[in-house]
Amino acid sequence: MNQGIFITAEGPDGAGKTTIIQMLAERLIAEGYEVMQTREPGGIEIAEQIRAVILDQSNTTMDARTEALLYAAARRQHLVEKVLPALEMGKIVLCDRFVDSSIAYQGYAREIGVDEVWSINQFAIENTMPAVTLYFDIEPEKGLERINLNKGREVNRLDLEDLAFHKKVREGYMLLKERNPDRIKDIDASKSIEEVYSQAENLILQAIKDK
Ligand SMILES: Nc1ncnc2c1ncn2[C@@H]1O[C@H](COP(=O)(O)OP(=O)(O)OP(=O)(O)O)[C@@H](O)[C@H]1O
Ligand SMILES: Cc1cn([C@H]2C[C@H](O)[C@@H](COP(=O)(O)O)O2)c(=O)[nH]c1=O
Repeated sequence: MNQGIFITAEGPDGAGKTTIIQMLAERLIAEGYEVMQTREPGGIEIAEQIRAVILDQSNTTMDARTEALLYAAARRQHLVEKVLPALEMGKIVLCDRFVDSSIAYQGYAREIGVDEVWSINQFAIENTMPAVTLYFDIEPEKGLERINLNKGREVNRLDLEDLAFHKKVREGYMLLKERNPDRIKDIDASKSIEEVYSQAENLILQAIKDK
């Protein structure tokens, strides 16, 4: 039985998820909470190796279903090796992306099919779902612009997809929000870092209170 609280961050590339998750983790730790901050794909050695394969710009021939299966495999390993143990220890788990990313990117934007991608992910996650998902909403143009301004950041294979793809990703998230109104909480990520942080902080503190 999980004792902790599983919180995920989702949204288009460049929305500011990593920035805000880091700030939230620091704040919660300073307040005495036990927090485990992690990311997908990655977060542990095996999943980071899978991440490198998925996001390698030179893997131009990767099939969409292969991509979906690799994300699901990385997710499975990360879940059993890192997320579930942390939840069992009672920690607040802040995870940068989870299964909703696969639904939005592979299921919807790559057009594999939302149900098909959900089905392989059910195999990977069994019944573990986040209690709360912070959805960082932003126009893809603005997110990509932020990424381009950040010269230190890796440019990965997914970043190289065209604007139409990134717009479809956002549409995929809209669909997920419609289907999961209680779990997925909206954040206007186009605002300043301080404003976005404040929205996210309020939602997290409420989630902790509701636990
Ligand atoms: N609210 C904001 N306003 C302006 N710039 C921001 C804001 N939030 C983050 N940034 C900047 O935008 C860039 C992308 O931010 P970040 O890496 O946190 O986004 P992300 O959602 O995690 O992206 P990805 O999913 O592509 O990894 C960084 O350079 C970051 O400093
Ligand atoms: C988990 C997951 C991720 N993606 C995409 C989303 C991003 O473009 C990259 C990961 O990069 P980030 O800098 O860590 O955000 O992968 C995806 O397509 N499907 C997924 O399940």
